[in-house]
Amino acid sequence: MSAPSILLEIYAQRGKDVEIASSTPGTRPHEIDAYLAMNLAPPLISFVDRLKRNPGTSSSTPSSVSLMSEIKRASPSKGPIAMDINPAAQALAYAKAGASTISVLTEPTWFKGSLLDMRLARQAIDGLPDRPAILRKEFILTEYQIAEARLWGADTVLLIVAMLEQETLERLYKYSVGLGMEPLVEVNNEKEMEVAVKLGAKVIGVNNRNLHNFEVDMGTTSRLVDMVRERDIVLCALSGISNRGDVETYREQGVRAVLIGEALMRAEDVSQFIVQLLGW
Ligand SMILES: O=C(O)c1ccccc1NCC(=O)[C@H](O)[C@H](O)COP(=O)(O)O
Repeated sequence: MSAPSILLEIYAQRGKDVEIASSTPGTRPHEIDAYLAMNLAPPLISFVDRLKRNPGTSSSTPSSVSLMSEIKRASPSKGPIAMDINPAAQALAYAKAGASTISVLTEPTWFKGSLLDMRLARQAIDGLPDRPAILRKEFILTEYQIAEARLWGADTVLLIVAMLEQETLERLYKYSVGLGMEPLVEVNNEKEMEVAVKLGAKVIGVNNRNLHNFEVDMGTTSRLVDMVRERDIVLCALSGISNRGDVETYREQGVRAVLIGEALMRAEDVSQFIVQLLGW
C-alpha cells in the first residue's frame, strides 16, 4: 500500500504533536491513564448500536441510512470551509436533526480542529435523550490518542488502514475496543477492505476521496459493498456526499450510513438540509 503524501505529512506532524503532549506534565500517558482509572471520562454509549438507529427506520423501512455529521472548519483539499463555526451549536443542530453520530475533526494544522471542539460538541448534546455518538476524527497512530479521545468524551475513534502497519492496526483496534469504543475503520480499496474485515471491524467506512489527488469518486463505496454483504458490519460511505440522490443510491446498494462534512458545514439551514438529504 503506498500512502498518499498528504497523509504522510499529516501523520508526521501528528507524531510530533503527540510527542509534545506526551512529555508535557499534566498530559503524560501515565497521567491520562490515571484520570481514566479514576473514571473521570464521561459515560460512553455504544457507537455500533447508536449507528443502527435513525429517525427514518421503522418496520416498513428497516434499512434506512443513518447520518454521521461532521464538524470540519477546513481541510487540505478545500482550505477554509467554516472558520467561525461554533462546534457546540453545530453539534446541537445535528443532534436535533437526527444524526446518529457527530464526527469532530480534532487535527489542528490542516483541519483547524481541537479536542476542545470535540468536548464542546459532546457537552452540547449530553443532556439529550438518545444523544448521538461522538467520533474523534483524527489521524491516530498511538494508544495515547485513543486514551485522550476517551477522556475528552469520544464514544469512538477513526483508524485509517492505509496509514497503519497490520500489527499497529490490530493493537490500536484492540486497545480501543478494550476502552469500550468500537472504532470506525477507514478503507479506500479492495485490499484495505480485506484487512478491515479480517480485523473483525464492525463499522467500516469507505472513503470516496482519493487522498493522492483529492478526487472524489462516489463509485468507490459502491464497488466494495459486495465484500461485506451478509456480514454483521455497518458499511458507511465517506466523503463527497451532497444530495439525496447520493444517499438513495447508497441505500439501495446496502450502505447503512453516510458521513457528511463539507456540504453540512456550508448549508444555510442544517436541519432543513438534513431533511432533504435523508428524507426524514
Ligand atoms: O477532506 C480532505 O481534504 C481530507 C484530506 C486528507 C485527509 C482527510 C481528508 N478528509 C477527512 C474526511 O474523511 C472527510 O472530512 C469526511 O469524509 C467528510 O468528507 P466531505 O463530506 O467531503 O467533507
